Amino acid sequence: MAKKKSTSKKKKQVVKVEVEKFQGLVTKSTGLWYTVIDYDTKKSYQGRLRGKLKLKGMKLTNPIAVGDLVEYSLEDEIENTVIIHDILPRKNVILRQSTRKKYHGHVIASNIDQAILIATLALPKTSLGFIDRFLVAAESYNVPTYIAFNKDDLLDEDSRAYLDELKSIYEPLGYKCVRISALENSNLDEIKSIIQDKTSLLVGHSGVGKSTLLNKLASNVQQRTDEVSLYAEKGKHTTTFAEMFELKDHNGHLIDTPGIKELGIMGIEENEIGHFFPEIRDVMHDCKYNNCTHTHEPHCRVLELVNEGIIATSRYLSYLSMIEGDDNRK
Ligand SMILES: Nc1nc2c(ncn2[C@@H]2O[C@H](COP(=O)(O)OP(=O)(O)OP(=O)(O)O)[C@@H](O)[C@H]2O)c(=O)[nH]1
Ligand SMILES: [Zn+2]
Repeated sequence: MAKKKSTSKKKKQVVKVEVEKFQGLVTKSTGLWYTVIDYDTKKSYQGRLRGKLKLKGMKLTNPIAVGDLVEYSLEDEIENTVIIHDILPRKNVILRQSTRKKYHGHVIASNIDQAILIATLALPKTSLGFIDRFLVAAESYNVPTYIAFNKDDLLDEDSRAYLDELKSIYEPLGYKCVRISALENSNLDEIKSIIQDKTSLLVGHSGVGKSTLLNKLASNVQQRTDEVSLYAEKGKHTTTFAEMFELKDHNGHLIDTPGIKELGIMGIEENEIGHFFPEIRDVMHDCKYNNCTHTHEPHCRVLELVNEGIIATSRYLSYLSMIEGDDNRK
């Protein structure tokens, strides 16, 4: 388990000769403090990071994220505090660009089995650009994603017909869509079956109904609603705390995230973006040029399929907006 790397620490810790290390799961992160649940005993601790973790690659605003498996040692057994020494290798991460620091990434969560993207056509309306950006981030780590269109109770017939159209775009690409009303408890059975035995990430804009849905799915986390809505009213998007909840009724975990306003894509090169659009990935080898950007080149299979209406225009526009490197606001 623990690697031999305690020699450098001996200089600082003269008294403690040997530090016993344990493994745990990070279920909450405030940026300074982390809730760590021990892997074996399931005991909960408040952890902080000793020194700086050196992470390869891009700069991150949060070195440790919800979902991380960490190696820790006990600091104060009475106060239940621990020191986090290291992160175990991550299976995946969902990253977005930091809104505070340019060129920094922010890890929304790590080690997830799937994501449930909550969108809505009611207020605050989710743009297709936002949906597509999230799907690209998830594709880049092979994270299966479901799209839950919430607030169905507020929609008129035209909007529902439009949702059927969206479903016909996204489902063939592998993104199952479900229409729900978290408030009225409608159609939640499908979501309940999806989250069974899995660690699922709940994401979406602020106000789409993530907390409302969480409370319906997890009877054991009722108290969270007030906390979250009070927080949201005070001022949204100022901080980014995600939290993982154990779903006692469904034997899984849900990670709730505060609303994401914009989703800047991080860590994906411009010429890789097409690989994370399944409909582009599937046909790009039929383009005449193997470095085709699918924007203007002759004999581009992607452009042909866009013109034939087989690749959805909205998806192609999202692709263009992403390779141009602008943000997701129109
Ligand atoms: N009509 C209707 N309202 C809903 C539905 N789901 C949520 N709402 C309402 O939408 C508002 C925002 O819901 P929240 O659950 O706080 O949204 P959130 O996504 O958690 O927002 P943040 O915590 O800020 O990220 C609340 O007033 C909810 O009652 C729904 O299915 N139908
Ligand atoms: Zn092409």
